[in-house]
Amino acid sequence: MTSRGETLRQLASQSLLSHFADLCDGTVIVDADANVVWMSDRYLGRLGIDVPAAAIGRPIEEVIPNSLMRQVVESGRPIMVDIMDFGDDAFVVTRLPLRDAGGKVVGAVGFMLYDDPRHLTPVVARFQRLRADLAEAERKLVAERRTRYSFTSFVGLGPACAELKQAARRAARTSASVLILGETGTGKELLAQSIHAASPRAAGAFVAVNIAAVPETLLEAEFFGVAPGAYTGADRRGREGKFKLADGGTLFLDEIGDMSLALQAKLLRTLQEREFEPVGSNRLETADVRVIAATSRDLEKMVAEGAFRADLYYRLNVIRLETPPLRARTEDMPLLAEYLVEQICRRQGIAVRGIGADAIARLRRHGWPGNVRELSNVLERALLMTDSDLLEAADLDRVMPSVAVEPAWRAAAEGRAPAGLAETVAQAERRAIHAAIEACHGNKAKAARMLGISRAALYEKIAVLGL
Ligand SMILES: Nc1ncnc2c1ncn2[C@@H]1O[C@H](COP(=O)(O)OP(=O)(O)OP(=O)(O)O)[C@@H](O)[C@H]1O
Repeated sequence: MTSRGETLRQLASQSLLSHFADLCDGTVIVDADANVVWMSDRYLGRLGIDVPAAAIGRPIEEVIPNSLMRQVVESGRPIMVDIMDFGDDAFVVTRLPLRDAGGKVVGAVGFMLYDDPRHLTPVVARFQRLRADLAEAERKLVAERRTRYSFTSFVGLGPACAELKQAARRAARTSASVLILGETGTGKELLAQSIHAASPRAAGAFVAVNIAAVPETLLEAEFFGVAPGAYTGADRRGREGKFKLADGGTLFLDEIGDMSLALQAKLLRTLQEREFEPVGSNRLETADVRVIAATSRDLEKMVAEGAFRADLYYRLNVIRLETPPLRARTEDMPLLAEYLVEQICRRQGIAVRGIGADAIARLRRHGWPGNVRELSNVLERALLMTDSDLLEAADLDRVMPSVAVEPAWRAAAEGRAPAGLAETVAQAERRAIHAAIEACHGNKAKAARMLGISRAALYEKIAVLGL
């Protein structure tokens, strides 16, 4: 640059501050510690400060609570345009770092461009619309996280259910950890929601994590959240984990038996210390969370085999509840079937039907490996296939899985050879696998467990049987 050019550049930078300060509704300068060193009279007046000395030397946040000047000083990066709330007002501001000749950040200057964001009407309108949308989405999320269930939604009057509900009510009065054991579809999550809804934490969130449904590599982030900048791309801003979301409420850990030993150690530490570290952060965060864990696995056996940490098991097993399988409480069948039929009809928008005595008897005879979920699926399919006012046994027969084998006389009557043993077994396997997958809503890990085979064996059978 020529010497004349350099002179002009210096002149420009010297006069820029005063020009800008004249144009703006206020100017503030802070030092490298984000303490106020100077503030224009207009800014002081806008903030309602009569004595300038009252602001000088104080941390910027004590003078302007929502200021981000400290962030600018610490990061060395400007914030070109921002809307800053101040009481009932909102200011349009810009913040720039100040560097010495060596490029070191020595402070920052902030300009209040306008003391009324109406000057930015088009931008602000859009911003406010987005903010309103966000507030609405957050409100819906909180409403959704509140449970919709109470103990009355857990249907059952027989002794097994009555005892369970009484124990669950007692559990609701405390903040102790609860472990719910029971087969798939027996209402473990429903019970957990009811406990939350009857507990002193009912106003807080009920946050559920299905450990079997989240890939192992993502679980830590799902639990503890991600610090801003830990990842590139969509997650750059960071994300809150379920522990933080459940702060003041209840965290439901479904399928706890599917958690890896490494994550079990982290979970135990969090439960003991009530502190956790988001992924990519070295700052500890706290959350006040009540944990309810559930599993359909034999946790005690897993502890004995070294697949589940004993210390975590004892920590979770403070109050233990067991949801009985449906086949062990057939006395509840009439009440439960009627309740589910009514619920399904309302959801499907069809007139509420009755259920006949022969249909109830048919339901009582079935083994229900998928428990109440399977019962609900069977009733829903039967209801959708009939128009009559009363659900009969024949309506159920049409949709209930049975492992009936084709009688040899039928094949003979049709001039075919009866199916061989291999085909007969394959047919039975096909039906059983189909029923299990359906009862588990397509969750193959769960279906494999219900069938008593490994997940790998289930995939192999699906391929071999052409399902
Ligand atoms: N006692 C009950 N009364 C009314 N509905 C029930 C009852 N038990 C279960 N259900 C219903 O059955 C379905 C499955 O229940 P839920 O998800 O709570 O079972 P779960 O034991 O947590 O299953 P999984 O182990 O597969 O996660 C839900 O629709 C639930 O509302």
